[in-house]
Amino acid sequence: MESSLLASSQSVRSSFSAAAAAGTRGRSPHGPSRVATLAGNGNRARTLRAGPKDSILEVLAQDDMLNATELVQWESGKSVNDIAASQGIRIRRHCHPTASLEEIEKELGPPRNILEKIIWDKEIEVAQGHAKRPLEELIQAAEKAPPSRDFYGALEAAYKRNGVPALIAEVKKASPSRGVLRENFNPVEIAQAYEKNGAACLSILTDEKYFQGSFENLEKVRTSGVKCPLLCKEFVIDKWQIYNARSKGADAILLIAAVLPDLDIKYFLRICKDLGMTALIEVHDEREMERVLKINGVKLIGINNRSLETFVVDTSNTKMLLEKHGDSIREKGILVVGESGLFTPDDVAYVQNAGVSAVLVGESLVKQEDPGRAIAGLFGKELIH
Ligand SMILES: O=C(O)c1ccccc1NCC(=O)[C@H](O)[C@H](O)COP(=O)(O)O
Repeated sequence: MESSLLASSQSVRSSFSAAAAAGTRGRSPHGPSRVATLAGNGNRARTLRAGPKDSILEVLAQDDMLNATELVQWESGKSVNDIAASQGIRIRRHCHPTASLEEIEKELGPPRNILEKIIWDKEIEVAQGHAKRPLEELIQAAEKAPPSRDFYGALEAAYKRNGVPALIAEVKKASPSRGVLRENFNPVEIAQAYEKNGAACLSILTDEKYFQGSFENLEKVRTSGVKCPLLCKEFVIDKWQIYNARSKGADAILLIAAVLPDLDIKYFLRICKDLGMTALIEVHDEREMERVLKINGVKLIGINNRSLETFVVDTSNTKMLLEKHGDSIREKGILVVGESGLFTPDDVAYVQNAGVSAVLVGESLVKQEDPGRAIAGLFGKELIH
């Protein structure tokens, strides 16, 4: 299984794929962390470097995206969860995609928080996706998809045009923190209304279990005549999901630093670049921001005001992180998106003053009877498209 770059040894992948297809993958005699362990032997490293699609380390090294410490970690046999923990990541992987959640909990105990639970479910969901639609098929589909639209450029242009942060309007039916936000939910109508009222880009939730979203919604919006670039709002842990998103018309994808170790972010960024997609890298705290700012090629950072572990929303998070890192962000030409918990023109002005050039807004728009008209209410003025 290629649950991530770090978990993507050929042997793990092939044993997983075969078993996933048969639905009978046996458990490793070594337990979950060993299944995910980076085999610290030359065999695997050689295997990874052998094929054109798998020369991950070479590609990253060529692009100056890999440093010596990471190479040592990769070769040293540390488990995925150990590497993640060494970077301050609290979300663990179970790496048992065909096991039941009961079995997983026997090994790891209950998930520590909602985000970890989402990721554990996602590991299983992605494994099922691999079995239904192999990666090779998706790569071809992604290559044949109409070219992606310029998500970053659309934000930049809208910010200049309107003088207020560019809007990424979220097509969001429900969320773990708020439950169902809108009963009568028509994703295409909402997307069209957002576009008509000045949204620069749209964010389409595709997670079914926790957000009642779907890839069908993404495809429907893409084929409805909506021209705004689309963000696939997913919990990405595997490159399969990026190709899947592109094949269904996504122009950008969310990568969450609280979930992904540095090497995964680098690898996924590289895939996005190859596919012409923008990656929105989401951070929530100081440590994640520091990690992400060290990664070459990051153009778009989202600061989430909502802790995905506790659900606490605090817009001063954006201010605090930009006070500390604004200079280096500006030097690198990175555009910042303020995410979550924005309800009023004062909220928008607050994050704009803190230094954001775009905002990602779901609840406060989607809950209104007319989500399109709600945009002028949020900004205190009409937005020009
Ligand atoms: O929204 C949640 O409850 C949530 C829970 C766990 C993980 C992610 C979650 N939301 C994703 C988002 O970041 C928001 O959908 C997005 O920033 C818009 O936020 P809002 O305007 O507050 O709906």
